[in-house]
Amino acid sequence: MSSVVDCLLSLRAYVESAEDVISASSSPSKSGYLSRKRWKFIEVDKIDSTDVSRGDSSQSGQNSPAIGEGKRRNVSDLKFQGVLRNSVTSESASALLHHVGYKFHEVFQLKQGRYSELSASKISEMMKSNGLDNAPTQSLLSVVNGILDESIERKNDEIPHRVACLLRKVVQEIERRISTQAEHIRNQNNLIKAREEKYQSRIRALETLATGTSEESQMVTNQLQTIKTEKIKLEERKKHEEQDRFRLSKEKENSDLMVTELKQEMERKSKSYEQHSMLLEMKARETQAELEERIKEIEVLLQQSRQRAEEIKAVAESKVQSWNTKEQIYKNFLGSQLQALQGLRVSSNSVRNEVMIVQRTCEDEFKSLGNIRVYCRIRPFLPGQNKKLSTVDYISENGELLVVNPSKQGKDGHRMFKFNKVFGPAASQEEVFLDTRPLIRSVLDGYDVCIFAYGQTGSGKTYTMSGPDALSKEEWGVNYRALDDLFHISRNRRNTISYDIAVQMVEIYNEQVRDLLLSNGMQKKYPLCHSQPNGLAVPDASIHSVKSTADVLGLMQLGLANRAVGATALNERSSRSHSVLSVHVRGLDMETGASLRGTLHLVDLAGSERVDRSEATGDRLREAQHINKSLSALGDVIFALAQKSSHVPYRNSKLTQVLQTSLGGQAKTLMFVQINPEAESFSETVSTLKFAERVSGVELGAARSSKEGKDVRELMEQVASLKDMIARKDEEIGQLQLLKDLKTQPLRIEKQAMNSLRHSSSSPGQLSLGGSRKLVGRNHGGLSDKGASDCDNTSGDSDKLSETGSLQSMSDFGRQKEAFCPPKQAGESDHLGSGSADSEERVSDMSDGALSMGAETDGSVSESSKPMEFTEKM
Ligand SMILES: Nc1ncnc2c1ncn2[C@@H]1O[C@H](COP(=O)(O)OP(=O)(O)OP(=O)(O)O)[C@@H](O)[C@H]1O
Repeated sequence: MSSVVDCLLSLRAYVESAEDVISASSSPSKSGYLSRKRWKFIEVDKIDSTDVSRGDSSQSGQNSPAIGEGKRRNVSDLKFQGVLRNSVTSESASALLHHVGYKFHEVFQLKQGRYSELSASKISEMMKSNGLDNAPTQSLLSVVNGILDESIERKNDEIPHRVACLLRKVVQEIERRISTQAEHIRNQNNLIKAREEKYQSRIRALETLATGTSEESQMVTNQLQTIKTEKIKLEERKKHEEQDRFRLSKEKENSDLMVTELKQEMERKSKSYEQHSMLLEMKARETQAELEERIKEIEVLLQQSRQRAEEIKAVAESKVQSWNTKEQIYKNFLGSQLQALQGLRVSSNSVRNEVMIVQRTCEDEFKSLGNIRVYCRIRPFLPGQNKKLSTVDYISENGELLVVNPSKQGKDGHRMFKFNKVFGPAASQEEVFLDTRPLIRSVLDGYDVCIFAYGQTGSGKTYTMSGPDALSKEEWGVNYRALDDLFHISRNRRNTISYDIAVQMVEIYNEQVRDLLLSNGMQKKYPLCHSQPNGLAVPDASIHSVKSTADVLGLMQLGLANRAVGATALNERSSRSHSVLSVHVRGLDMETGASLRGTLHLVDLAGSERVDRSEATGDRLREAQHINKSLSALGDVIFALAQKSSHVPYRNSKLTQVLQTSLGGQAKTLMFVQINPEAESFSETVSTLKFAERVSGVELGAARSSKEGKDVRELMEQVASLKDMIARKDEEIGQLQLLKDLKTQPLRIEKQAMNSLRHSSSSPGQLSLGGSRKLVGRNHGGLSDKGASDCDNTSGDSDKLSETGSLQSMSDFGRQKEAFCPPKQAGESDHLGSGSADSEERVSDMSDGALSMGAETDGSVSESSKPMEFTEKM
């Protein structure tokens, strides 16, 4: 029996190990666990067998049988539970359980009784109808265990045959299942191996891939680092934002608090406002009621007022009527008063105009008093001249000029002069013109202006008046610039005044006047023994209307060409003749219709050199005598004008006759005194400056002029006393003529007169001219224009006439001349002084540059060519 039990136990162990293998194959990870279980199972089996053997021995008295039996049962429970547990966890056991039929279960699961007590029929029932096939393995094992337990319990009792058959059958089924499971496990194992290889290859591929991607992973790491940094930043920002949010939430809380407070405040206020407005409404209602009452009262009052207004209106209308009547009366009165006022205004305006006219006249007269200006200009040294020996020592801004005699040392060698202006050698043409321009412009306002250049030959007269080159605007002299300026101003004034400008150009050579603007080159001569109407100095000379500076330049070229023709024929005649450019301006004021007329004479005088120094003879001497005569006559006229002399001796030269209208009381005169700085010309320079000083001395109003005025008065007194004397002498002559002693007595009387004149003159050189000249003329028996001029001097009427310059006066003058003077001798010229021995003598009497009121004449050229006595020696 024990062998059967052992056999059954080993079978059970086999079955359980098979179960474990099945479970392990289905779940490899549990193999360890299963092997442990198997080991336990085996241990239990060992114990069981030990216990069994002990049980056997206990029978021999070591252990009680009860204890041994209980223990075995527990062990078999344990073994059964372990098998059951394993079979439950295994996949195959689950599958078997799934197909278990309840019928078999009921059959095999004995609730009571033993297997050995099962009937044969029951066992056969259990064995047929595929009960074993469908029974779960657990149930089969339970059957096996049950049978084994029973057999153990019963020990030496034999297992019935039928149970053994059942047991065999069960074991067969278990074997079959185990083989099926083993097959299945092998398949699974192969599959698992194939999968393992596949996974191994995948692991290797992944390892290769992992090695290759290390660089990329570095980059990714870097990026990760960057992202981390950014993340940190973002976290910080988030933190800040959190803080901000927190702060804002705090602020919001505060604001909410404030809003709440404000709302509360507003509610309080609105409540108080409502109360206040209710009060006001109540008051308003009360006031309205009061006002309504008052309105009613006022309406009543208004009604009453209207009634009163009606009454007042009626009264006022009656009053207005009476006021209108009065207003009309006042208006009439006012109108008459306004008319009277208008009349007063008109008369006041006329009085004012008269006052203004008188004022203007006074101003003009005042201006005309100081109208002679003298500008001195010093010529620079010419190339090749010795610049060290200059006679000009000092020039001041206010017109002072200090000249020095290079051959005399000390104080005596110096002489100071004063003029309106002194231009040094460096002065430009423009500067000279700018100081002259105001005077020139006054021609357009109806003034007569005369500008002449005086000085010895080569001192720069032509340079100042015309300039060295007409084509160079820079070097234009006064005449071109003057005309240019006149055109400029006339253009500017063209809307108010219409100007006509015309020019004449004549030359005076040897006391003959020639027209320089005749285009046919004819050298026409003009007599001047008639008046100059319309301001024309030489009415017969051609007059050319000019519209522009270009016209003037063309005419001047013609004039210079004509003059050059004369110069070629007459040897440097240009220096020996006076050239006179006359600009006639007529203006018409387009608004008032008033007209004006002005004349500008631009005179380039001949050189005033001394005849004795030049040692001239023949024609040159004659030229010099004429020049000196005309210059002397110019000085006489200027001086007479300055003295307001009753007689102005215009007729003493052609030059003064030509300039007569421009040298009159209304004219403005400017003299350029040209100085040559050379040491050799010192005496001429001094003579020239003295002449200029005398001329400039006639200015009134200047500091110097009071002194000069005194001189003039003295001279006037002398002239008056001489006139008286002459008158007395004339009476004596008349008486003597009656006594028929005509040839000897007058000479004696004349000499007496001259002697007395010399003695009576306080200043040498300030001599009378009238009487003596007349006597000389008569003495020589020749009738000349000079004689006629002298005749003028004896007649107050003719003086006036000569100054007015009218045609009528000139014809009267002619009649008077015929009446007072003997008729002309045959062959005598109409031209003043031309060819006259008297004139020549008188010319020779004149010193260069000397301003003479007359001259002693003794007929000697050599004597008379000496400087005048008033030319003080230096
Ligand atoms: N301010 C000056 N600057 C430069 N050169 C001058 C100046 N003044 C005169 N001259 C020159 O001196 C020379 C003589 O001048 P200009 O002919 O003008 O003298 P003038 O007094 O007119 O002589 P004349 O009496 O013989 O006609 C000329 O060559 C002239 O160019």
